[in-house]
Amino acid sequence: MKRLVKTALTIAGSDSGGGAGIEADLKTFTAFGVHGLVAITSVTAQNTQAVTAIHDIPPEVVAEQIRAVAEDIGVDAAKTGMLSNAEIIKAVAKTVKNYDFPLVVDPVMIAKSGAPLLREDAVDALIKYILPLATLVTPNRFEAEKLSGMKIRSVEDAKIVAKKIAEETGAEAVIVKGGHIEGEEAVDVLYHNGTFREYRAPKVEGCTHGTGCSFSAAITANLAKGLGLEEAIEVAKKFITLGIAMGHRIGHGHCPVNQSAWIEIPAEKWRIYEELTNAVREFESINPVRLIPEVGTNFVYSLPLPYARSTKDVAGVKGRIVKYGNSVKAVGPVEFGASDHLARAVLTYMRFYPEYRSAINIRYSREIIEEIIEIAQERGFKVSFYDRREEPEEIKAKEGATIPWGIETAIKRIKERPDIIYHLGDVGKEPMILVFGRNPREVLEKIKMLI
Ligand SMILES: Nc1ncnc2c1ncn2[C@@H]1O[C@H](COP(=O)(O)OP(=O)(O)OP(=O)(O)O)[C@@H](O)[C@H]1O
Ligand SMILES: Cc1ncc(CO)c(N)n1
Repeated sequence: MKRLVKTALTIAGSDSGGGAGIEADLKTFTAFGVHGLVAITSVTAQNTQAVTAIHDIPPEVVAEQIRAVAEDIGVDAAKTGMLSNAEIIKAVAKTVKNYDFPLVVDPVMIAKSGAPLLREDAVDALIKYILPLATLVTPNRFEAEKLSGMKIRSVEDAKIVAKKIAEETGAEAVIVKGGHIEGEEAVDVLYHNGTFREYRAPKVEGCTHGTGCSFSAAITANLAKGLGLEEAIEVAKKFITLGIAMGHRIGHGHCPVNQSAWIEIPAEKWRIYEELTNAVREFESINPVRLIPEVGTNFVYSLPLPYARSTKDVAGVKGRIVKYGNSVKAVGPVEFGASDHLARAVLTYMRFYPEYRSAINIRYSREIIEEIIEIAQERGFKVSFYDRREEPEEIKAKEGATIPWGIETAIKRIKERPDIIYHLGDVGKEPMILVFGRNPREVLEKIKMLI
């Protein structure tokens, strides 16, 4: 039967910290829906700070891993990472020559922490045996300098070096990565078919352990899926920029790239859209006319952290939910970025209680809040408030600072997690009640108690 899923093979070392090497490659393959295969060259004891032990696998065992998967499963594209020593390099070269899959070579030499991952005497073997087989070589600045014997200080230098490496080694294409080249942007320079192409992205603050591995794995996965080389690099560039920005803050050294952001964000967005859309429909159907304030109600649901960074990451109802005769109607559909005030309230709340990602605002009146306080006492809800008249002048003067200040003030006031926060309004500001929950369903349950 024809295989439906594409496969990608990584020939690389293991990073026990899960940030680079085989582990980064497998996570990247998964992010692109490609089945990952492995040939482990070396086991490293490694974390975000250092490499503390290296145990190389016998070259014949490395070769046999490649053979085993290529013969039975089939390989659509492969990459190499840490090859560690000259014997492994020769065994890998000899074995991959038997197959015709595209080969991406990440000429790994030194870890982010500074530890050597390729013996000094193996650089020549890499140039002699592996680079001629490469569809693409992906050196960073230092690796490119080592492979070419030239210094790189600018994008122009990177071009000269990329061309030189391709011409001297017989590699089909070379991309010199710009992560370590000075500048506002991370510019990677590709030399392919006699021409140059630049791939640019803003340099982002984030996590950079495993960038090279994940980038070359992303190119490999997309080659396996049948994309052309330049297209595959384009996708990989977007993937790595997001992965760095969304990196998981773990360990005490260089934190690792987050490969799952690429699929997790779109998947979560879809779940949020569906759940919130259903909850809004149910809210309309219970027809809580008396709970709709003059300015309308919004109902929001945020992406989880670390992905929730601005109001664009929070879904809400476009145009809000309003009174329409004797019924309650959502004006527009659920959209990300559709709420400003309530979205900022939830983002602030999540700084204290990250799992509480949903909220709704309802009308404030003496009767409603008294009912709420009574129900809260029966059911064990907590209610808190803030008073806009207590807002410090410097907060008032700062655009968009009132809501974060208010939510923080209300949370700190009761020293427990408030399910409900209200404020009494101010000149030109309608008083309001905000109900929070982990998800829209929980928020709705609280609303239903008021009906
Ligand atoms: N701070 C950053 N912001 C955006 N892109 C970056 C940043 N740092 C690196 N990149 C990009 O990440 C990719 C990998 O490049 P980099 O030069 O970091 O590889 P590397 O040094 O081989 O990584 P490592 O050895 O840690 O695995 C390239 O596309 C590069 O432009
Ligand atoms: C195993 C391994 N491969 C590659 C790198 C490159 O960063 C690393 N740190 N560890």
